[in-house]
Amino acid sequence: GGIMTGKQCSSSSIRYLNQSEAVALDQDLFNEYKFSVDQLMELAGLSVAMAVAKVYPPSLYKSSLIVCGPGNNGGDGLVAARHMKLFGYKVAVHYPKRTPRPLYENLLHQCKNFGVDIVEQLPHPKDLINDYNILVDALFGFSFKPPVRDELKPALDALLDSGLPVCRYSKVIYLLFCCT
Ligand SMILES: NC(=O)C1=CN([C@@H]2O[C@H](COP(=O)(O)OP(=O)(O)OC[C@H]3O[C@@H](n4cnc5c(N)ncnc54)[C@H](O)[C@@H]3O)[C@@H](O)[C@H]2O)[C@@H](O)CC1
Repeated sequence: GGIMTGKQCSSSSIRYLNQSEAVALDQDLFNEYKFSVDQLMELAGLSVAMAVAKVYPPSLYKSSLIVCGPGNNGGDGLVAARHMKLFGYKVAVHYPKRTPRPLYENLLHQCKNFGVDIVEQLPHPKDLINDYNILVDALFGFSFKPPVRDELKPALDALLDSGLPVCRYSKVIYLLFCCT
C-alpha cells in the first residue's frame, strides 16, 4: 500500500517499475484505492496520448499507427487512439488478436465512431513509412511471457523493423498522471 504518495511522485524519485512492482501497483490501485479497470485504462490511454503529443506533436507527425495487443495494454492503446484522434492526428489501429470482452469491444466501437482507421492487414514493415510518421507500441504490458507467439510476430516486426519512431509506454505514465 501507500504507493501513490507525493514523495514518490516527485520528479527526483521517478524510476521505471520492474514487472513485479508494476503488478503490485496494479493490485494496490484495485484493492486499496478501489479504481476500476475502465478508470485506470482511460487514465493510461489519455496519458499515453498526452505524452506522445508532447514529444511527437501532430503538426509534425500527422499520421500514427497504434499496434494493440490482446490484453489491457492493448486496451490502453485503443483509448490512446481515441484521444490522439481528438488531438488532431490521423490515427490507425492494428488489433490482430482480439479478446472477446465487452471492455475491449466497446473501446474498439468508440475508436470506429471517432474516425480511427482499423487496419486488418499491415504492409511490410519497411513500407509503413509510406503511410505513417509514428508508431505506438500497445502490444504487451506486464503480463507478457516470452517468446512471442507466431500470431503476433508480424505486429511485433512492424514495431521493430519500420525505422519509424516508436512510442513505448508503461504503467509509470499513468501513475504520474494520477499524481498530478
Ligand atoms: N490490469 C489492469 O487492469 C490495467 C492494466 N493496464 C495495462 O495493462 C497491462 C497489463 O494488462 P494484462 O494483464 O491484460 O496483460 P498484457 O496487456 O500485458 O498482455 C496479456 C495478453 O498478452 C497475451 N500474451 C502474453 N504473452 C504472450 C506471448 N508470448 N505471445 C503472444 N501473446 C502473449 C496473453 O495471452 C494476454 O492476452 C499493464 O502493463 C498496463 O499497461 C492499464 O490498462 C490499466 C488497467
